[in-house]
Amino acid sequence: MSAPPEPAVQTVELKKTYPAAGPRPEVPAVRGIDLDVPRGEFFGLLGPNGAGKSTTIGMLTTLVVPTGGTARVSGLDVVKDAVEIKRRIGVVSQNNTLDSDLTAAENLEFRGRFFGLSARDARRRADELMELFGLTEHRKGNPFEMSGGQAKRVMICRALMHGPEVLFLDEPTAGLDPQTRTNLWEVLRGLQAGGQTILLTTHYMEEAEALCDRVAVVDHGRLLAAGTVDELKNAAGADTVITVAYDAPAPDQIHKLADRAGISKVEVNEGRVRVFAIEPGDILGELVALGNAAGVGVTDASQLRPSLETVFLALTGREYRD
Ligand SMILES: Nc1ncnc2c1ncn2[C@@H]1O[C@H](COP(=O)(O)OP(=O)(O)OP(=O)(O)O)[C@@H](O)[C@H]1O
Repeated sequence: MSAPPEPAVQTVELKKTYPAAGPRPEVPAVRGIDLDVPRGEFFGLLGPNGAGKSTTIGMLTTLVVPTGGTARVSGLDVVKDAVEIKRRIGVVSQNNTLDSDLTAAENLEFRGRFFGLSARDARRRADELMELFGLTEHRKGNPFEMSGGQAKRVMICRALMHGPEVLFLDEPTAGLDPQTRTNLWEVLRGLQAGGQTILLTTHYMEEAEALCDRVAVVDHGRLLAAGTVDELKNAAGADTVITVAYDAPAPDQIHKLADRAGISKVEVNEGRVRVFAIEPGDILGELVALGNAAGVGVTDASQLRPSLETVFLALTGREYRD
C-alpha cells in the first residue's frame, strides 16, 4: 500500500522573531504556530493587521527564515529544501509585483519560460489561463494600467503558470471594491473546484467564511483556534452578541440578565454592556429600556449574529475591528 500523500502544509511550533534594529526592540511576530493543511483544501489564515499572517506565509514560501519550529510544504522542509519548494508553489503577494516593461501575457510567458516551458507551451498556457480568468482582451495591456482586480487576476495567472501544488495568496482582495472582491472569490472557488490547494491570508471575516474549508484564527502571533467555520462557531461563539454603550455606568439590573435561560454571558465594563445570547429575542430593546428607566442614554448599539466575528470576540474579548 502506498503511503498517504504528504499534507500540503504542516508546521510545528513555527516561530519568527525579527531581530532588534537600532532603538526598535525585537519583534516576536509568530510565536509557535501549528498548522495542518491537507491537499485540495482551501485554508484561511485569518487575523487583524499585525497578527503575523504575512510572516507565516513568508516562512511557508521560503522568503522569511523561521527562528524556531519547523514548516513543511508538500513534504519538504522550508529551510533545507527551499529551492525545490519554490518550484512547487505559486505565490501571490499583496502588492503588484508584475513587470511593468512587459504586457500581461508576456509576464505570464516569461514566468513559464523561467520554469522550463518551451516558448510555445508558455504561450499556450498563458492564453489558456487568461481566457479562464476573463483576461483575453487585456493580454497586451500594461499591468500597471489595469484595475486592481485585473492586475490581481494576472498575478494569480502568473502564479499558476507552472501548475503549482499549493497556491499561496497574501490578502488577495485587500483594497478591492466589494464587486471586484466577489468576482475574485468566484475565480478562487473555481480553482479549488479544479483540485487546487489554496492557502490565503485575510483580515476579512466574511472572506474566510465565504471561501475557506477551514480557518486558523491568529492574533499577536498565536493560533487562537482552527477548524471549519461551523466548528469554530460551535466551540467559541455560537451566540448572538448584543452590545450597548451607555453614556453613564450601566444600570445594576443588567447583571440579572445573566441568570436568564438562553443567555450565556453578560459582560459589563463601565458603560459598555455585552450580552452573549443563544436566543437574542429583544434583549437590545430591553437594554435600551433599562437605561431609560435609570435615566441613562444609549450612545451606540449593535447586534451581531453568530459569525467568525463573534468567534473572535469570544476568543479575544475584543471586537475584530479594534
Ligand atoms: N521585516 C520586519 N522587521 C521587523 N518587524 C516586522 C517585519 N515584518 C513584519 N514585522 C512585524 O511583525 C508583526 C507581524 O507582522 P505581519 O506583517 O506578519 O502581520 P499581518 O498579520 O500579515 O498584518 P498585515 O495584515 O498588516 O500584513 C508586526 O508587528 C510587524 O510590524
